[in-house]
Amino acid sequence: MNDPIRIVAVEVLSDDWFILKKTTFDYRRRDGSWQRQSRETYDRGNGATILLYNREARTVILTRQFRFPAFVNGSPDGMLIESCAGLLDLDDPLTCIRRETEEETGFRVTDVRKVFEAYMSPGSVTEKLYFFVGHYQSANRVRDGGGDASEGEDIEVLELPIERAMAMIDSGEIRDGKTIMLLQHACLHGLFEH
Ligand SMILES: Nc1nc2c(ncn2[C@@H]2O[C@H](COP(=O)(O)OP(=O)(O)O[C@H]3O[C@H](CO)[C@@H](O)[C@H](O)[C@@H]3O)[C@@H](O)[C@H]2O)c(=O)[nH]1
Ligand SMILES: [Mg+2]
Repeated sequence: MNDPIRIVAVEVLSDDWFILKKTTFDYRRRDGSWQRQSRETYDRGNGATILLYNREARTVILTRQFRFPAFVNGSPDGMLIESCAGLLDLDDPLTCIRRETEEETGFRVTDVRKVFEAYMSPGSVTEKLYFFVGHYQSANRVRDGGGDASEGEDIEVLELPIERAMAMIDSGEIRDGKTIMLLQHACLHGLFEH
C-alpha cells in the first residue's frame, strides 16, 4: 500500500535503435490524493564514463567526436569534447568502462575506481551513468583508440593539462555534462595533489 505509483497502461511509441514508451500511471501525491499522469521515457540502457588522469604530468585524456543531437541543438560543428564513455550493453559498469577505455582511447588501465552514479536527464531519459576515474601513464597506451569505425565512431584522443581542461569549461569549449562533472570531481578531490 506504500507504493506511490500504479501503472495503468504502457504504449511503445518507438522501438527502433532504443525504446520510447508512453506510460499512464496514477501517482499518489504527498497529500495522499491520487492523480493520473502520463510520461514518455526514452530507454537507451545505462552507461559508464571515465576520467583518465596522470597525477605526475597533471594531464587528462579526453575524446572529441561528432554528436548529431548536439549538432541539431546549437553546436555549430557538432564536435564534442567528452570523457571516454560507453553504453553498458550486457556488461557490468567496470567491465564496460575498461572495454570502452581501450576501444576509444587506446589506454589499458588497471587502476580504475567508481566515484559516483547519476541520472543525467531524469525527466525523460531512464539512463543511469556510472562515473569512474583511472590513473594512466604513457606506458598504458596499447593502441591508437578511435572507437569502432564500423559503428560510425571516429574518435580523436586528446591529452590536456588539467588547468587547460578546466579553462575549457569556462570558455564553453567543453559543454558535456558528464565531462564537467568528472573534471570538477578531480579538482575537488585533489586527484592531482601529491
Ligand atoms: N545506428 C545508430 N547508431 C547509434 C544510434 N545511437 C547511438 N548509436 C551508436 O551507438 C554507439 C554507442 O557508442 P558507445 O560508446 O557505447 O556510447 P556513447 O554514445 O559514447 O554513449 C556514452 O555517452 C553518452 C553521452 O554522454 C551517454 O549518454 C552514455 O551513457 C554513454 O556514456 C555509437 O557508435 C553511436 O554512434 C542510433 O540511433 N542509430
Ligand atoms: Mg562512446
